[in-house]
Amino acid sequence: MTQTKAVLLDIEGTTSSIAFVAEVLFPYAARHLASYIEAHCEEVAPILAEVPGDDKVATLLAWIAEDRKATPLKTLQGLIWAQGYADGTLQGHVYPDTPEALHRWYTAGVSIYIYSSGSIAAQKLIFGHSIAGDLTPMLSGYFDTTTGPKREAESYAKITAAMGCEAKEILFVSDMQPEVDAARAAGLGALLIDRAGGPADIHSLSEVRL
Ligand SMILES: CSCCC(=O)C(=O)COP(=O)(O)O
Ligand SMILES: [Mg+2]
Repeated sequence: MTQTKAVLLDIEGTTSSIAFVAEVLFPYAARHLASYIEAHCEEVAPILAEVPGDDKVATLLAWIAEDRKATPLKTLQGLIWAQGYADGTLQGHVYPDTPEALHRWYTAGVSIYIYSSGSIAAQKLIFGHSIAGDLTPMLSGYFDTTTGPKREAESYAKITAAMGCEAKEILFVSDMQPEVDAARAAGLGALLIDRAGGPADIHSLSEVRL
């Protein structure tokens, strides 16, 4: 049997609750979007250039409302959330089994990576300012949609190459079946997680057996 050398984790619905993202993070970004863009117009100009339409704020608000996984939106959200984490308004949600599992794998010498639609900056924030403290020292690396969409096998092939191990040595965990299917198509091991207890491979990270 192949030894798992690395675990690759989704965030929303896997390490952290969907409600935190949908009911805390997204509304925070929507509330601060217009003022952030106004205050940082030069910095955000290249990001806004990738957003279609004349009314960029309206387009971005519509994307937030429909949970569009568009890279420019995700980049902006990460910048906006940084303010909230810095002033203590935001604290990253993680399920209790998340820090436990990270610690178990980390001490066993298994590398832990994140692959989320949230930007790499946003990933570092949610784990760096989590309700369980700073979890980033246990993380080996981060991937976001700049590597590719999470539902395409090619993205997992790129991640495998970047990690420098064989695909079968990586275990991906996600709450989205199309993401699990894409990872499996690229040769990774993959588990579907359902935090609500529905049909899935596992219901918490404590159930992962390497
Ligand atoms: C990095 S925390 C914010 C998560 C986010 O914006 C998102 O879209 C979550 O997508 P995931 O791929 O982690 O399900
Ligand atoms: Mg998810």
